[in-house]
Amino acid sequence: MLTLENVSFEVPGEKGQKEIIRNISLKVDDHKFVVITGPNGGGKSTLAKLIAGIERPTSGKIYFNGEDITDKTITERANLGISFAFQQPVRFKGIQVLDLIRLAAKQNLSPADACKYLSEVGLCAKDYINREVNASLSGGELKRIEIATVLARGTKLSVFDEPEAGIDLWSFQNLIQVFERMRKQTDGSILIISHQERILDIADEIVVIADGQVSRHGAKDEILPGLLGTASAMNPCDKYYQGGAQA
Ligand SMILES: Nc1ncnc2c1ncn2[C@@H]1O[C@H](COP(=O)(O)OP(=O)(O)OP(=O)(O)O)[C@@H](O)[C@H]1O
Repeated sequence: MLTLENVSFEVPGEKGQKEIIRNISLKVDDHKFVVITGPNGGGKSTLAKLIAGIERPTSGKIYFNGEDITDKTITERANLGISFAFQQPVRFKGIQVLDLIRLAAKQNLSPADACKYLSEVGLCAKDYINREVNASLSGGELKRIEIATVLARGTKLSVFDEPEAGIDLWSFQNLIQVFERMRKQTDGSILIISHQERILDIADEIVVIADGQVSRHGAKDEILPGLLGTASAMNPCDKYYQGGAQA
């Protein structure tokens, strides 16, 4: 179980400190598929980075299975079973896709076994297994390879930041199926940041983050209907047209 207790995160701003995450308390139970959503700039990616250890909270505590991980490094958290897939995946010049999957799985997988993870994310494995993880890969290909490495790691908590970003419409259905399979097979929990209704629709729980705070958290059936057509889904310019002063 992941527990955040009164977590805040500030960065230096033009007018003093700017609070990006404001006193967030949150529990993610084992075996849960939780989707974090909310308006752009609300603090979702920052929250994911705090969980993965890429950023450290200014105040508050983070616990993983009862252990205080607030001061632990990314590697220490990874060794405890937390994995993170970036919104914009990192490229590794000089490393082949096969090496990356073996590193993630922490075993010398045969190419055939490594290929299974690529096939899971809808890539024709033989075309990619020996490719270098460099700038020659498209954004969508890189994203799918990164998701394949998270599958290969088989961790207790898998955090995905907007996995749908850059994935084409045809592969999106496949991605949903990947997450549905992960949900059935994993012993751990899955935390996904997403704006996609179809990903929200397969969640057990939805957390809405706006203005650095949890504005709503509950079961999918309770939260999702109220999300569609809310202020965050409206045209941000609508406020200028209130009172009939339309341009
Ligand atoms: N290191 C930083 N320095 C200054 N501002 C930052 C920093 N990191 C994030 N921010 C700001 O904090 C806010 C939250 O950013 P974050 O990326 O967490 O939002 P988000 O909810 O993931 O947005 P999106 O849905 O657009 O991906 C934004 O206004 C962003 O510009």
